[in-house]
Amino acid sequence: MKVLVGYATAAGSTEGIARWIADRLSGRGYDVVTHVMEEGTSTAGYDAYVLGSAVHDRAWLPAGAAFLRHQRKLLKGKPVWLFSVGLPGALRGPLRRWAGMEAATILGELVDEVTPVEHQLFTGVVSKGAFGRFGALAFRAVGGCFGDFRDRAAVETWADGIADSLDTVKAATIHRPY
Ligand SMILES: Cc1cc2nc3c(=O)[nH]c(=O)nc-3n(C[C@H](O)[C@H](O)[C@H](O)COP(=O)(O)O)c2cc1C
Repeated sequence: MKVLVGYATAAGSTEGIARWIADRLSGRGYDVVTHVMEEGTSTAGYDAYVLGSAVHDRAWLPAGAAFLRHQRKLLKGKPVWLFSVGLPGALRGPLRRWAGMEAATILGELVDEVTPVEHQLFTGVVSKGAFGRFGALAFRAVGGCFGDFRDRAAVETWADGIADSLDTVKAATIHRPY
């Protein structure tokens, strides 16, 4: 089975997560292509899709959202997993919980285009430089921390769940009597 792992990134951490997912799926025997989601990226010829974007202002990056919009006919009826990469893990206490709840907001903007099997929100690299001087000060003031918060084990566990589901689809296809 052929799987497309697509990503939209501003600063690179989402690409890293996409590659971890791709490596895990490859390790489970899937034929995986990892590619940036942009105009011209073909979605034809795949059996399943794992698509993810960095989050800015509680939404996918425009390139990722546009990709889903343009490809929705092709994605219809195919198994699609979505992931978003934001900053909940860089916050503490109630703010972290509040930021974690943005998953529903992010997904709400995307479900017109696809009905994913699952949507997962990860935390990426949160860097001071990306926020600008005022934004960085405000972020620190609410207890935010800068750094690489990517949790490879959590990403791989999620990818394993995807592989488990695909294994089931594969087995059902192979054993279909006609
Ligand atoms: C301008 C800007 C806006 C952001 N807005 C959000 C947001 O609304 N929610 C969130 O969880 N993370 C937000 N982030 C954090 C990024 O999503 C996070 O740093 C992510 O790892 C970036 O992924 P990338 O390295 O692939 O670009 C924002 C970052 C920037 C620079």
